[in-house]
Amino acid sequence: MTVKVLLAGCGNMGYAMLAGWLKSGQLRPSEAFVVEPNADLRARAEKLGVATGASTSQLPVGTPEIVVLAVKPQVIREVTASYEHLGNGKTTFVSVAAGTPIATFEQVLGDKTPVIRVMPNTPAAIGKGMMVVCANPHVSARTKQFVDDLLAASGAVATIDDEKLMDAVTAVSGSGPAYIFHFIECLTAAAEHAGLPAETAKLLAMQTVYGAASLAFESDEEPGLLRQQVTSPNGTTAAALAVLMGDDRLKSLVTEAVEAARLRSVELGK
Ligand SMILES: NC(=O)C1=CN([C@@H]2O[C@H](COP(=O)(O)OP(=O)(O)OC[C@H]3O[C@@H](n4cnc5c(N)ncnc54)[C@H](O)[C@@H]3O)[C@@H](O)[C@H]2O)C=CC1
Ligand SMILES: O=C(O)[C@@H]1CCC=N1
Repeated sequence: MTVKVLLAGCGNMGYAMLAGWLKSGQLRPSEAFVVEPNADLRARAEKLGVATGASTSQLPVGTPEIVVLAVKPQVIREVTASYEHLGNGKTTFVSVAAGTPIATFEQVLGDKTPVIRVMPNTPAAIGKGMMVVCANPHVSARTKQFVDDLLAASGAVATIDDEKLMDAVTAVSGSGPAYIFHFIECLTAAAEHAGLPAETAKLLAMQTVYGAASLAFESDEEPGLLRQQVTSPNGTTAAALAVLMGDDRLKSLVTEAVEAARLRSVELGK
């Protein structure tokens, strides 16, 4: 049977998306094929019921509906070239590589090739990802819908028309989970410093981030108002926020971090 989705690269991001698609039932294991040179990672994909191959010399017969490229930006050009035979045809190429512009895929595969650039993030593995999509004009409405539906199984989907903004997207939602994980690490360390046992410290930090993010989503109020609702005049939160918000300290730091990620994304695209 011709596979619908050929996934090239089943590392952190490729596996997170594949796991999300299969878990949701949006894709059946028999409809997917994984190309991954690392034997341990192939075995991990096979545990999901998906057939795998170590290289393009082991591709299944037929033309896949989409090829998802989930390899590092440093090798994406060379990996894409190994799928050149599928360029300028019915296969749509979906790249999740940071920085790499749609024009690179058009250069390597042919300028009539349907290409979709997606910036996902790892919470896709549990259906809570942020998936941002930017397509070239050769993608048919039917395939765009198929890819949007597939991505919706991994989380929220947003479309961006101006491709230049994908570097900013990468810096915010692509890399963003790492910022939040680091915040959890910092809050856990601070809790331990304040005397709490390690396990309790971690639970309090994780549940607080989870609860606050969930409330921000479910409430009609703006995050700024939700913050004010925690902050009693001259109370404990006000004391902490004076440290975080004084001189816009945290805001400046986050802005600087996001800008560093954005510039790195621009650089990776060169
Ligand atoms: N990790 C993340 O949170 C996110 C990653 N991305 C993008 O996803 C892409 C992959 O990143 P990660 O999954 O983190 O890296 P990774 O290193 O975990 O995965 C890349 C995989 O590609 C495989 N590979 C290398 N050559 C190959 C080939 N010729 N054919 C098939 N597979 C091959 C490697 O063995 C590896 O398992 C990158 O371009 C990155 O910019 C995008 C958004 C978030
Ligand atoms: O760190 C990176 O380059 C990739 C892209 C976004 C998240 N991880």
